[in-house]
Amino acid sequence: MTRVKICGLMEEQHVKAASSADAIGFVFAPSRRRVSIERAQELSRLADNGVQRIGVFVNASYEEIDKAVKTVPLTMVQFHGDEPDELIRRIEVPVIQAFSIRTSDDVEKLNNSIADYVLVDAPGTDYRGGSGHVFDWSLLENVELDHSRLILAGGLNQDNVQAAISQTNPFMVDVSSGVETDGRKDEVKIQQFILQAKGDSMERTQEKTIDPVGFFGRYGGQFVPETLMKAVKELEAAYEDAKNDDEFQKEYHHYLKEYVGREQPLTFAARMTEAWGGPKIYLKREDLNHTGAHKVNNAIGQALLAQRMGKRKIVAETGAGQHGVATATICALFDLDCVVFMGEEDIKRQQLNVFRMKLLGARVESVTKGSGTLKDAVNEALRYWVTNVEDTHYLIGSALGPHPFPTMVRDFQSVIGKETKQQILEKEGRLPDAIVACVGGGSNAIGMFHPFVEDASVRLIGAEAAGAGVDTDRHAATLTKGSEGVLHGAMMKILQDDAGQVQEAHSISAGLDYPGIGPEHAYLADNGRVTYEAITDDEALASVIEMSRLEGIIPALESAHAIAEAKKQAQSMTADEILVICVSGRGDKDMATYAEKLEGLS
Ligand SMILES: O=C(O)c1ccccc1NCC(=O)[C@H](O)[C@H](O)COP(=O)(O)O
Repeated sequence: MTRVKICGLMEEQHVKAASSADAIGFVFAPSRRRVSIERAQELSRLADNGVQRIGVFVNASYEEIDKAVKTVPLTMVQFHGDEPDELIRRIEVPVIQAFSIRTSDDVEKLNNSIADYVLVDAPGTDYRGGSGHVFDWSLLENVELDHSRLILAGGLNQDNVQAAISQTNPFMVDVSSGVETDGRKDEVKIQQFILQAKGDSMERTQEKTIDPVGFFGRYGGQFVPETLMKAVKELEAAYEDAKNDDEFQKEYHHYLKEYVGREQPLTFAARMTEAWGGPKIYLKREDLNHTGAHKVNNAIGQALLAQRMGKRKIVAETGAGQHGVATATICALFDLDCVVFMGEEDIKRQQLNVFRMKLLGARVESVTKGSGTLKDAVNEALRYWVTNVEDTHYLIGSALGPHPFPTMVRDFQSVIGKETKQQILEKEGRLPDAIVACVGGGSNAIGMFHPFVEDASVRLIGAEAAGAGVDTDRHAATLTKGSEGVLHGAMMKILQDDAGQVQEAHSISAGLDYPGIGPEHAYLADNGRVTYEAITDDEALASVIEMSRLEGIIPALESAHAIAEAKKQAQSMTADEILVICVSGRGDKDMATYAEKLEGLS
């Protein structure tokens, strides 16, 4: 069925009237329909997730376009000016290039467009589009262009749209003037137009290449350049297939048991329980996994999937080095080529893990760009993937990135929460009252929380990194201080400045030092199912000492954030309550930091 775009929206009631359109357009170019980025953002919030948000530009700068893409956010952009191919290539979302059609020579030009879609329109009058004039559709009769890339515009209205569709068979029709009365959008005309275009159906058209997928509320999606779209789609299909395949699941669980050493205990922390004087404390011991953290649960799953897709080369990013070590380990086990990108700053902080990766046969690439931390490592890993996409799988380490990564990583990490649920029922005969896990990108936390999300009696608390304090500029408290934006292929909450530039994050813990948060966490924060609190570097360090001395378990710096938050939660809980802490990893990798920061410890 032909899709419908309603363009030039400026008012709330018109966005709502267009609710069954496939796409809505905001004009950022000189026009009587021009809106600001902020206004488009407000209006966009009223539309369903399935509706494409398209920004219309005429010769705007990359910075302006990028800001609109990230802020509104836009799922596509439409160019009506003389935008060069280099600009089209730089845009992270699909691009529509508009052409004015007067003669058959103009139609010829469509074939040279490198844009994802071409829009054919009558020449503009006052502005570069939206003139309300019809061009001669018969000029399109012999168009060579694949019609799945063709968008028809120019003087369409409820009376001529069916004829236009029959004659030109476009992928989408686009209207602006034809759904206006006296220069203002008209709700009745919008709805009549959609009905006519879709043959009396008010259904939105479901089609994979254009409908955003993998959204958690407003967050997630696939904001990737066209060069990666094929790989992302291939991965989506492969994961869909694998997750329902008993053989795949059997193999995955075989390695979790025989190689990682699962299941991991849910240890009753008797001395911490006594010292804190509140609820019974249980520790989920991801620190006991082979390689020292939860990361390996996901690395095994994705490495098996990569092999299923026939890919024998793996690229990964790492912050604290735990994901890099887990990936290098699994690549050694399965004889896969492995390259790991790691920020230069993190390389300094995590020397031991760097050596471990090398010993395991991985190539560690130092990333000197930006702050030399996790964000920059993800950037470089993504770049590497773009150029090696045919034979390489990007084994992302957290519940981040374009769909299906956040869902897939969550599923592979859900073993944490599933075991915990079973274990607490066996030990206590009931569910816990609260669960605390640390969040950077958020994979251990989402793996722990996911099986409990429907259990309303269980409070779920994420501990993010407050670094030097959330009121300083040195923190990684994305949910406390961040705002909506696109990073690393997904819409999420990120730390950014007023111009939409991603800010540097800071945490003493390399694994939490990330300016974004997985999309599912952003969603769970918005709907209030999970509460997120920020823990400072100093609070985390104090928890390292406390847990080491009370339980004989030296936690990773990341996990120490969860412990510090759990202690705060415990203050208002009673002895008949149960609190579970996810100890996501062990502290061996952090020994150099502990030795430096806790010098003089007595
Ligand atoms: O709508 C505008 O004012 C505008 C200004 C500058 C560039 C493009 C513009 N609009 C694009 C569109 O609304 C549509 O893509 C198309 O041109 C709609 O045309 P029409 O239905 O003839 O108004």
